[in-house]
Amino acid sequence: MSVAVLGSGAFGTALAVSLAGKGPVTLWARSAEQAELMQTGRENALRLPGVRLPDSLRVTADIADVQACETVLLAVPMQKLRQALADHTEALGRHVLVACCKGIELKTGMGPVSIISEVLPDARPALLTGPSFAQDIARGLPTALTLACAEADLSAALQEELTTANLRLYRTTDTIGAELGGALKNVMAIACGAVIGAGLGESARAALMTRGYAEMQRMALALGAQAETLAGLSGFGDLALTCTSELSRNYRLGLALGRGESFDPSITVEGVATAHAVNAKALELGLDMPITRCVTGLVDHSLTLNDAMAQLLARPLKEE
Ligand SMILES: NC(=O)C1=CN([C@@H]2O[C@H](COP(=O)(O)OP(=O)(O)OC[C@H]3O[C@@H](n4cnc5c(N)ncnc54)[C@H](O)[C@@H]3O)[C@@H](O)[C@H]2O)C=CC1
Ligand SMILES: O=C(CO)COP(=O)(O)O
Repeated sequence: MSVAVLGSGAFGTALAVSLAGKGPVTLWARSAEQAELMQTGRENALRLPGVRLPDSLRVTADIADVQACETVLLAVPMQKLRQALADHTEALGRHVLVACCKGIELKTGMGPVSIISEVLPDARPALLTGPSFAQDIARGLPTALTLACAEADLSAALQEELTTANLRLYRTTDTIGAELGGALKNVMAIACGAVIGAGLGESARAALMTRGYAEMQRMALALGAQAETLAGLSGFGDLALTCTSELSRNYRLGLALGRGESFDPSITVEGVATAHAVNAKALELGLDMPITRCVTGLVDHSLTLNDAMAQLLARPLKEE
């Protein structure tokens, strides 16, 4: 099968670099100027500087080059996915579409797989998610991810197609669990960054990660996910990575909030919109999601970190 990656940010470029080790890959950029710069300069200087683009990777701004491939990886920010699909209904309408974004759409509460199905009902959706920084994948460091697809045969075929020398994929048919693990861990990473940024200590972070995981499970199970999926790479695995590394933009936003510093609004931080979307969904379903609620208040500056901590510590005592 032939592969294209739509979206030439850090993650799309890294995935394209990794896949180019197996054969020809097309990387599509929105801007013709950017595509030309990358194609001739053999580097994505804007989003992934210092990584040489292999010769088998072709950068283009012509959507016909994407249409010519059978499998398309969608590496755009979550809140931009619907528009990216709507812009290219003709080119993508019957393809195997693998969403690589992590989050929940703010205005609908939907995840990437459901959005693909809604916008392009004849496409075959899948999701690639799990613990991995673009820089690590691009450097060929060992990485393991989850490939989720409701069609079991397609899931197995994609697992073969998208596994590379250093990027090992595990498969599941539980797309809901995989979507929610990847979305919710970003909210918890903001919380963890905030407590570390404010100097509240590693014990506080461990408590937040653990209770945050309980919150992730609560919502995921209520929405029909399988508990094992949350315990896998796309849930626990990505929570562990994102809540502990300054390579994570969500964690870094949290650090800035905890330190009272500003943060560049042009940086993709999926957990902000997702916190609001999840908070709204929790209210709708009557689910107790106290950490998510606090993160929502922190990111829109309606709650201070001191008040958030006071709220969490004053909750009624209960069984674990
Ligand atoms: N950077 C990383 O280490 C990882 C990122 N991800 C996920 O990948 C997704 C993308 O993140 P990054 O690549 O890091 O973000 P980024 O900010 O580096 O790049 C986003 C790219 O999307 C493009 N874009 C935005 N709207 C578009 C549209 N309508 N049509 C086509 N292209 C559009 C932008 O031009 C930009 O090139 C996010 O959901 C993120 O959670 C997942 C794992 C690792
Ligand atoms: O999803 C990621 C790691 O798995 C990347 O995290 P950030 O989006 O927080 O940078």
